[in-house]
Amino acid sequence: MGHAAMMSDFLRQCGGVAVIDGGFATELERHGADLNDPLWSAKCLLTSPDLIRRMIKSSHVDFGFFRLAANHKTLDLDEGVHLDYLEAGADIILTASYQATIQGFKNKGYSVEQGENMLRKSVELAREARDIYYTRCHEAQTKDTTGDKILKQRQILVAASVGSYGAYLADGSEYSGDYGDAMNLEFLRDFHRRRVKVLAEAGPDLIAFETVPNRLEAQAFAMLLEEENINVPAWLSFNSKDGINVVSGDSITECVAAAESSNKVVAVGINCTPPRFIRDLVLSIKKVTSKPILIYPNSGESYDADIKQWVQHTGVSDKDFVSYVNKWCEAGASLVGGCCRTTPHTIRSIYGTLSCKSSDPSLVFEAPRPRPNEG
Ligand code: MET
Ligand SMILES: [Zn+2]
Repeated sequence: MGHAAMMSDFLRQCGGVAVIDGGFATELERHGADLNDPLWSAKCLLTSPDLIRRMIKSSHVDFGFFRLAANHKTLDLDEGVHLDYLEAGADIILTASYQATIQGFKNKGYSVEQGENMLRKSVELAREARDIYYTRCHEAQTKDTTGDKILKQRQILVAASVGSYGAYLADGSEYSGDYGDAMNLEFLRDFHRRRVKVLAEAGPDLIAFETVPNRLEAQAFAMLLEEENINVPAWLSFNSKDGINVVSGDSITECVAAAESSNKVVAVGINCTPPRFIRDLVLSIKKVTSKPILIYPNSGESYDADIKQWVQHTGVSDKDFVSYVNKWCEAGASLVGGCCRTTPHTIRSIYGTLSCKSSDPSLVFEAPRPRPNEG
């Protein structure tokens, strides 16, 4: 089956609209992780993989090299962020690799091999969370009640997150898209090349190029997919701070054109952008693409780049966020979730709003059987 057909089948099985997970790094922080580091969420690949996937209760689990790197105190949790999102109804979970780059790990003293292992680990953790989730769905069939958790057998996609060059720089340029006049396509392709290849080979269902701040980087990603013969479908997602252009000032139409140039790009859209801007952006994108449109806005809170913190109570409540969801779908969105500062509660609310959507009864999903020694 071709990439585009895979995506439309998946969306049909989801009842027309798929639920993407919510803020990942900010959710790790909400659980006590200190991410004040150039690696941001990727720091947890080193220090707390259990927080990403789930709490490890048995003491004989071996993290190999990661055990050496683990220096955190055990967090008081019985779940991890991926599982929390799956149980909130997410159909797609994004890996912890947003700010994970071989260059970034190298700056921290790790070898290229260790950096590559960390990238692979991000995909493994999400896949393991999915396996655990499928086991729980299986077990839930024999129970009368599952509480508030969504434990429904369905196809879940693991999307390998790839943040921008600006995210690696950690200097605010992922929200300005300003890489200086000397920046060029070749540099950006070379920067991302090995990382994208390693992630693709680690077995995700999708690659999520996210928070892409300008057209040049979108073109670089589209070219890389071809040049490296990447056999995993991808999405391209931009951020905006005015509802008209992407953050660099490049027009959203031109940015979407970069996505249009590749058959491997199966969806295009917007993330980490305040909810109030989304509807107009979806309408603009719709005019220039026939690919499915994805959106996962942030909470609308403002970010203080000087103190590197989100300013609390400047955004919208989950109730208000969710009141937009149907409008976004009417405008043309078919994958909806949340970005920074949204939580499993936000995703649970999105799921609730969309759950009246009908799913196609002819598409019954058989989850893979849990592997021996698991669950
Ligand atoms: C700055 S946008 C961050 C996107 C990433 N998937 C996360 O939620 O952490
Ligand atoms: Zn975000």
